[in-house]
Amino acid sequence: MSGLINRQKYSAAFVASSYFCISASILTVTLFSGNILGHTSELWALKYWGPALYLCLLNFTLRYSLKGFPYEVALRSAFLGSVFALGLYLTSLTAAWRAFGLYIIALSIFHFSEFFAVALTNPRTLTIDSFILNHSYQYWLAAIASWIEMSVECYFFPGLKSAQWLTMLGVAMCISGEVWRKMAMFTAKTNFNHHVQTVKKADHQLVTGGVYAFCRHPSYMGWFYWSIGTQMILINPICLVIYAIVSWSFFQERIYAEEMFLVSFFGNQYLEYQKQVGTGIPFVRGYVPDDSW
Ligand SMILES: C[S@@+](CC[C@H](N)C(=O)[O-])C[C@H]1O[C@@H](n2cnc3c(N)ncnc32)[C@H](O)[C@@H]1O
Repeated sequence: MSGLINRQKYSAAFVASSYFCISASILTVTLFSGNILGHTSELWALKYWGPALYLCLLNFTLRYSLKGFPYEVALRSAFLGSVFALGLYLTSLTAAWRAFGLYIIALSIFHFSEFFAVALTNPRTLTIDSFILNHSYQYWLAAIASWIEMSVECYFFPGLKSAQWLTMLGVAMCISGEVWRKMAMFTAKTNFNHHVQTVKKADHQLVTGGVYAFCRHPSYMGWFYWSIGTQMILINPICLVIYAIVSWSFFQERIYAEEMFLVSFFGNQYLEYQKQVGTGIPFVRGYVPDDSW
């Protein structure tokens, strides 16, 4: 049984990483071909027909070579790889496009690495939802709001988007948040689940080591700073404040509910852990039994 799970885990991770990397590489090379070959070269139009040809070939390959779950994985991974390549290409344009390019690179890495990390650490729970591309409609509404703010400000206040140090600060926040979250997933392994568990599984153990020794909710902490970082990259002052408030209240509610179950699963062991380690998100206390707040 464990051999079968191991095989599935490596095959899903292999399909996902292959399609992500192949799409990212081919599209990066074709999109940059004009820059590499020079616009006088006869091949410069590769930038236009290269991606189109690649997407046709990809469509053909996917349609006839894979079916079911591997097909769904390959499709999403190829899409995220293409977004990554497009992001790289945009970084070679103006400051505002560079910021948008870095932002979509952060998104594509985040969604791809969520699937990849679950495939390697907790394959029993791996589904197509592990890409969390369909997290919630509010998630995509928030993303669209940030694109609108970016476009409006680019048009009316183009100078605002030229503070590149803010974009770089956002990149640093996204990288740190992403790394911290993935460290949590690799530390908690099968105890980590994208869905808050309401019933204790026989093999669910309390994790208090590694990044969990620094804070009780490292993956939420990572995601919290990552989401604010995306708005810092875009230099979106309005969405930055809204994202901070909305993410904070989302995680405060989620942590409260999650800890109610964790206390019921692990009792005193979890209460002791709570006394020693903070949640990781500013001003979020979590669930404290018999607390009057
Ligand atoms: C999306 S994971 C988030 C884990 C943790 N809140 C974090 O931010 O790293 C949610 C699942 O992790 C489990 N979980 C949370 N903290 C845990 C811990 N310290 N040890 C074991 N399982 C934990 C919960 O039971 C829940 O099913």
